Amino acid sequence: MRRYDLCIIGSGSGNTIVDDRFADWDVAMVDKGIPGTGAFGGTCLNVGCIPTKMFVLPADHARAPEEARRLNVDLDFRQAHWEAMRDRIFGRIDPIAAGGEKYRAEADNVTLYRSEARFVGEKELAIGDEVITAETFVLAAGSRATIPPIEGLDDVTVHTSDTVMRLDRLPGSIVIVGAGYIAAEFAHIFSAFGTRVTVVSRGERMLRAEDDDVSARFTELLGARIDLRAGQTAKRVEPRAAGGVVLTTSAGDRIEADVLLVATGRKPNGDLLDLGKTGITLDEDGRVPVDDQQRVRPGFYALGDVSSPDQLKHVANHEARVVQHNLLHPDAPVTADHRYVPHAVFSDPQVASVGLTERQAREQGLDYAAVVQDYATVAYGWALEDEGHFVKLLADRSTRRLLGGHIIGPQASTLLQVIIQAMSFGQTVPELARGQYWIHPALPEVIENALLALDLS
Ligand SMILES: Cc1cc2nc3c(=O)[nH]c(=O)nc-3n(C[C@H](O)[C@H](O)[C@H](O)COP(=O)(O)OP(=O)(O)OC[C@H]3O[C@@H](n4cnc5c(N)ncnc54)[C@H](O)[C@@H]3O)c2cc1C
Ligand SMILES: NC(=O)c1ccc[n+]([C@@H]2O[C@H](COP(=O)([O-])OP(=O)(O)OC[C@H]3O[C@@H](n4cnc5c(N)ncnc54)[C@H](O)[C@@H]3O)[C@@H](O)[C@H]2O)c1
Repeated sequence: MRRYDLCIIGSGSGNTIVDDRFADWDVAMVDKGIPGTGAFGGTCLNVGCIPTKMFVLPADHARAPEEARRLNVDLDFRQAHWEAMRDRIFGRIDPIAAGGEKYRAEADNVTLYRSEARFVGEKELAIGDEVITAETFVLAAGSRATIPPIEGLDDVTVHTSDTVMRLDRLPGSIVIVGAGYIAAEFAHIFSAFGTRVTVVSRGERMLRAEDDDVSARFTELLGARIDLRAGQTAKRVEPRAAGGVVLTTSAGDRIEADVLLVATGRKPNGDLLDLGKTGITLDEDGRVPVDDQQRVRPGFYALGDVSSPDQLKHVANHEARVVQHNLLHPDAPVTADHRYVPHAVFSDPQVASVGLTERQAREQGLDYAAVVQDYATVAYGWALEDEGHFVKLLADRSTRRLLGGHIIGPQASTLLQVIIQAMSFGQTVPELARGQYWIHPALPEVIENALLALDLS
């Protein structure tokens, strides 16, 4: 049995660990590839963050005429050239994935395995016909799209985010099941390009995990551009005679569409690794449990979607850096910092958030101040002729520090960084508001005004 110093399962964030400092480590890297394409490099690069945002940007442009009209400029949206866009995006991404694979395959100290792996003993990993062992394993096996048991699914073509970006042509209509991140982003992309979009949301609001004010406003604004069937679930699907699907909801609505996209969450892949053989038990949510140093048990680390409640690339990257350090410096380990994990939803409107929602602050019994500051109250908001977008801040009255920040509107993901930074470095609200200049008349003034409006007395 071949013995390695280190075996990494998963070439997404796991692939960032091995650098020059591991030159004298004998490393096995295992990745079965992305479903469908077999691509190397994990979710974010191939079917996640990166291609989705490369579709979101042209979708934002496609909506420009609507924005410009309010500013007395006439623009026309003529067409989104889907095939050209798709080929441009994957024409850029696919070679990066292939290049990453070649780099690893050619490295002297790395052996690359391109099949599914599962444990057959405490430190024995079966990869195809071979069984290997390693001093240390890093579990970075990510997550996969879940598909709920909807009647008739076997009779129709079901797309997930893994496949929908490679459609042959822009569909005339799409029905999306789910109302979270992926539904929000693809509803924007397809509706901006002219596809008729129906979203079937089991809750009354989309993005229900957001602060209630944000989720309500998001539902109102995106809901005006799409056909939102709220408070319903997908009950049955059947093939439509002309191609595509007919979806029947729990309320009895029949929705016809060319394409069915299921976006109902992602499940960590730990259950496919036979971890019981290693003595590791998954937690009740199916995640590999880790301590604050990303250790699972002696000889095992885990990172990213396979173990983290936050299925986000910046979290997986951070955890990979922690694992990398702790592999190299076992006598001086560092811990992961999960205090203020931000996220953004790249839809239209864009949403970005960090820290507690107001509901969480209330439930925790905190003495907090909250403020909602409209973009329309600052000069840049006037230039935008903005309606409906806002910054919401929550601060603790006793510490005078921010508890949470929630932004819905243009540049939300960029604006939020000021809040993330203040929370991470423990700045108080007065320090953040008056300890620096705010460029006039730029959009961050909406954050400055929100900070000044917080009643901390
Ligand atoms: C559509 C979409 C959009 C997203 N957009 C964003 C975004 O904008 N911002 C953001 O922060 N996050 C985003 N995410 C989430 C982000 O992509 C993930 O959190 C991140 O990629 C997880 O990285 P990872 O290294 O944990 O897993 P992955 O990158 O998924 O890597 C895991 C790898 O392990 C391999 N593997 C799994 N099991 C086995 C096995 N048994 N044997 C061999 N190989 C195996 C898989 O093939 C895969 O390549 C998005 C996700 C999706 C689906
Ligand atoms: N911008 C980003 O950072 C970004 C973008 C896309 C995806 N992601 C990551 O990928 C993960 C998966 O995205 P997602 O949108 O699939 O998940 P999600 O958890 O954001 O949303 C899932 C949606 O499906 C619904 N749902 C779940 N089970 C259902 C069922 N049985 N029937 C009907 N509806 C059901 C939920 O109510 C929710 O609306 C996200 O949680 C996120 O971590 C991140």
